[in-house]
Amino acid sequence: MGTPVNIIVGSHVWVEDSDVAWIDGEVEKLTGQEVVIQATTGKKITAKLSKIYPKDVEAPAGGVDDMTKLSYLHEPGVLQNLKIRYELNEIYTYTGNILIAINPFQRLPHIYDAHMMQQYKGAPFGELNPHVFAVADVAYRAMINEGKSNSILVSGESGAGKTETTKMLMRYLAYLGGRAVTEGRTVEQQVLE
Ligand SMILES: Nc1ncnc2c1ncn2[C@@H]1O[C@H](COP(=O)(O)OP(=O)(O)OP(=O)(O)O)[C@@H](O)[C@H]1O
Repeated sequence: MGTPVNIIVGSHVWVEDSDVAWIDGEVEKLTGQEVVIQATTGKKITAKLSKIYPKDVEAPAGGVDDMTKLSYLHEPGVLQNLKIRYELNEIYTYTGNILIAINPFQRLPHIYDAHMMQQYKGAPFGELNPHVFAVADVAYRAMINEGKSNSILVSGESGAGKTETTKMLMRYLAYLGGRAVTEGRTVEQQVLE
C-alpha cells in the first residue's frame, strides 16, 4: 500500500465505504488533497487523496489465481480478486506460496475426490489450480527430500474453515502415505482417527 500513483481526473479508483468496504468509481474532480468520485453505485463520494487507491481496469474478468499477478497489491485489489473468484466457486487463491481459502459454506465434493488427489500428487507447485492438496504435496515432498519434519500453518478467524482445511490436509497426507495395513487399520484410517 501507499505506492505513489498519479491520480488524475478520469482515473478509476477504489474508495473506502463503511457499508460494503470498498466502492469503485471514477475521479470527477481534484482539488488539492480532496477528490470527488463518481461511484459505480451512483453515489458521489468526497474523499482524501491519501485514502483512495488506483483500480486496475485491465485486470482479468475471472480474477487471477495468484495475487502476485495483480498490478496493485492493495486491500481493495486483493478483496476484489477474492470476491470474483469466490463467485466462480474458486475458493482457493495463492499469494506466492501462501494459500488463501474462502469458506464456501457449501459442500464441494468434486474438488476433494480421489481423482483430484491423484492429479496433485507430484505436480509442480503452481501448475494446477490453487488447492490445499498442492500445499500438502509440497510439504510432504520437502519432508521426504530433506529428511526433516515439516509443518503447515493453518490460520484464520473463528469459523473461517481451519478444521475443514486441516481435515483435507490430513486426508491428502494419509493418501500420500500409502495404505499399508498395521494392526488391521490402514495408515489413512489411523491418521484420520
Ligand atoms: N472447504 C470447505 N468446504 C465446505 N464447507 C466448509 C469448508 N470450510 C469450511 N466449511 C464450513 O464452515 C464451517 C466452519 O468451518 P470450520 O469448523 O473448519 O472453522 P474453524 O476455522 O475451524 O472454526 P473455529 O476456529 O471456530 O473452530 C464448517 O462446519 C463447514 O460447514
